[in-house]
Amino acid sequence: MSERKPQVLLIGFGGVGTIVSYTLEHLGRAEVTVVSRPETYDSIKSGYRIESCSYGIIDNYIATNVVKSTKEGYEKYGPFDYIIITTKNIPEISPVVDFLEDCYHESSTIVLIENGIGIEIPIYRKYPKAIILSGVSLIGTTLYEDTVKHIARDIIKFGAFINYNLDKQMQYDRCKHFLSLYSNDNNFAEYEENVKLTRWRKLVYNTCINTTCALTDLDFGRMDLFGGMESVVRPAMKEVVAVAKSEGVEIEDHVIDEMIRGEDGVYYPPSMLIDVRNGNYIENTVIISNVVKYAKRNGVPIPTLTVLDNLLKLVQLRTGEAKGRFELPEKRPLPEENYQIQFKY
Ligand SMILES: NC(=O)C1=CN([C@@H]2O[C@H](COP(=O)(O)OP(=O)(O)OC[C@H]3O[C@@H](n4cnc5c(N)ncnc54)[C@H](OP(=O)(O)O)[C@@H]3O)[C@@H](O)[C@H]2O)C=CC1
Ligand SMILES: CC(C)(CO)C(=O)C(=O)O
Repeated sequence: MSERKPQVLLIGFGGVGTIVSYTLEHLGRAEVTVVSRPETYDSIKSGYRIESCSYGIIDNYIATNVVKSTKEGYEKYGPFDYIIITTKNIPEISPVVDFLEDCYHESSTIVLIENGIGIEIPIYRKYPKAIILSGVSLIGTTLYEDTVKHIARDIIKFGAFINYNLDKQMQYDRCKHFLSLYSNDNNFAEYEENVKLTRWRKLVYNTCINTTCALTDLDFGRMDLFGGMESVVRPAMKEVVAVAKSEGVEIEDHVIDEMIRGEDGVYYPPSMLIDVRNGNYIENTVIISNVVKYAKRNGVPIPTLTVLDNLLKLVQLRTGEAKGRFELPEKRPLPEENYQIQFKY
């Protein structure tokens, strides 16, 4: 009798999610059940084309199971060994913790392969016995309709967001097991126990470059050539390093230059810029507002990050209005009316 393969539920079958799912399935190491939205069910079920710098061309990748909701996934194929979340993390619009409502089981390990800081906290608040793994990925991959273009190798660090209610070693072991399913000759997947360091290091990039590119509608290369790297990005990066330090995380000086020169030779659009260009919500809360929150709490001056954060909050509201999240009165309210935006969701 063949051994039962680890069962994985994956929520967020976009640029990163498709590569994660294919990575786990193509060597037969796990079986993935993908949760689609009702409107994307048919295309996910018919398969995506993957054009990958690491795995080559896969004409039609179809995950083992595709379901229209987490509830359907759980009822048909659960409980899952791993629940992987690779959506954009936008707590004010669709909190990640809500995805777990109908599919979480105490035997499941949650794997968050998303950018940002503080993303595990709402989950621990609701599920104090949960095991949550962190995946911090340096990859370049985008879903265009039903084709995923994967242009930069998957360099990913996994570690456990330590849950102090549980045995530490058990969490490390779970992480190492997941790594053994994920790691192969075509990616560079590593175990990194210091999740805080990995996440803050990545923020040196995301908090400064994603945000500046998104606000200026410039890709990384253009933003550099036009002078933004020295005028905005470097000062912002120094502030992130200072906030990390106030959180007990030492980021070495060379990291800033490594991030600044990391995409030399290409005009790379970071994911937040792609979201703005597509009229989508952005991950400003977990990528910058949470950093600003920690800075305020710890008394770290962050003039550049404060401006970037405030501007991005305006961008998010602009998107919200365009998406019908609220409607403004036809006549502009006067200050004395104390008008408050009424959100529909
Ligand atoms: N792309 C990259 O190269 C990198 C991305 N990251 C991070 O990885 C994470 C994922 O990014 P990325 O793959 O680019 O994002 P994408 O927008 O490409 O993919 C997210 C997917 O999640 C789906 N989704 C959202 N909500 C739900 C839901 N409720 N049910 C089912 N599906 C849902 C979206 O569907 P729909 O379109 O219908 O909303 C979309 O297909 C982010 O945190 C990002 O910052 C990190 C490193 C690099
Ligand atoms: C670092 C980078 C650009 C790719 O991994 C990223 O995290 C993003 O696009 O959000």
